[in-house]
Amino acid sequence: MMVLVLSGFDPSGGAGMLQDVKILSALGIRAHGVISALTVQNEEKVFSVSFRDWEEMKREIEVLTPPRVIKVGLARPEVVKNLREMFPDSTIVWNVVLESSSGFRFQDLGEVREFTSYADYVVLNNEEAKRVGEHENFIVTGGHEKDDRIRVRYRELVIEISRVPGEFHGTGCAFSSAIAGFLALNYPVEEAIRAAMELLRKILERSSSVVETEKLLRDWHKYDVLNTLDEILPEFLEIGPLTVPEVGQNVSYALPWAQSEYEVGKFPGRIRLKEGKAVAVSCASFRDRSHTARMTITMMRFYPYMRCTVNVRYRKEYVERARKKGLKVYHYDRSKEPEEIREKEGQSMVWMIERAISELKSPPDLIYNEGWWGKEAMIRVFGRNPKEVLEKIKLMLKE
Ligand SMILES: Cc1ncc(COP(=O)(O)OP(=O)(O)O)c(N)n1
Ligand SMILES: Cc1ncsc1CCOP(=O)(O)O
Repeated sequence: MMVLVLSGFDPSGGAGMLQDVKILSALGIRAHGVISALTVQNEEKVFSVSFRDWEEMKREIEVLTPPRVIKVGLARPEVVKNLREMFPDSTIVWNVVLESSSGFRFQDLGEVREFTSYADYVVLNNEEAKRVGEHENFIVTGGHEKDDRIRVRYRELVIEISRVPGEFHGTGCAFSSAIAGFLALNYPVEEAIRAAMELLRKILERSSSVVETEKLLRDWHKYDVLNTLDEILPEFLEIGPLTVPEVGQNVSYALPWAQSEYEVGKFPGRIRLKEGKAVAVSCASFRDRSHTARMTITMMRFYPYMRCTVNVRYRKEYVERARKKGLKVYHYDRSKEPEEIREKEGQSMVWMIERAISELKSPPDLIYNEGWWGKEAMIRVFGRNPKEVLEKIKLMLKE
């Protein structure tokens, strides 16, 4: 699936090509991109624009796969006519940008008016539509400034959704690219508009002053973490009778940017032994506090790629095999723990990991201790991901 994008380059990434590519990527669509203008701008203000010559752009377009759908952003209006002549059967979505949201005049009204009929759909706001003069291929966006509704109309279709409060640089670019994307997914135009509005709402709910589409893509990692945990759980259950300690076991796997235990996937209720079999009380989730999640967060403060921690019951032979097989083992001697650390709930493990790292000068594969008053002896295994940790545990189990 591909959409050819001709749009300006906004170095701030809020509008133009960088935004177009993010939106299409969020729909799993590849963008072929030809820059049609260079701008000097930031999130707040546009300082200058210089449009590229058509002949230069044409040479770049000619060597690309002919597109079914084309999205045009900030470009000389005759570019739309030139594209129509090159690709008479392609669907062209043109996001007219007369002025930037910061008031910079991008395009000449008369020129825009002369070329709107060459596009299948022209996306512009209420104000621009009035100035250019309504046309049946217009998709007109606009809000009821007095209330909290956003209204989009196309011919007889009028769709209203609740407005996400705030002003966001790049909304028009993002919305028109989303329409182009859904058209490329064979949505009829009315459905493409509806779906684009819904997608924009989800993005704006995560955004501050710029359309932060990249935050939407972060959500994929949440799915990936939980899916990875749920998929590998049966392998941990299989070896559970040899590894699950009295207190229960957890497999904690953090999001790449995690700084809180709630950004770490784990099994609330833990993995426990029941009649000799290991069972998980729940499927993976980010909810609940977790010792292993806090250990993971601590480890990531020093080694951000070490995103997984699993606790295993202590057996002397496990530690000996780990050492023999070249794993980096650290012995945590609880008797050396300062009183003030021991008294604070949850601080021991942080202190333990910090000690291990300061002595080993590299990430430990496992840290063990033989137990303390009311504390079960335990092995904690660390790694990049659950698969890697599972392999380290299997090394400890095997003669
Ligand atoms: C390169 C480029 N293209 C388009 C714009 C317009 O962005 P903005 O001013 O935020 O308007 P909407 O995209 O929100 O309609 C730009 N500034 N730069
Ligand atoms: C209690 C405890 N202490 C160190 S690991 C462990 C078991 C797993 O704990 P959690 O489920 O809180 O990560």
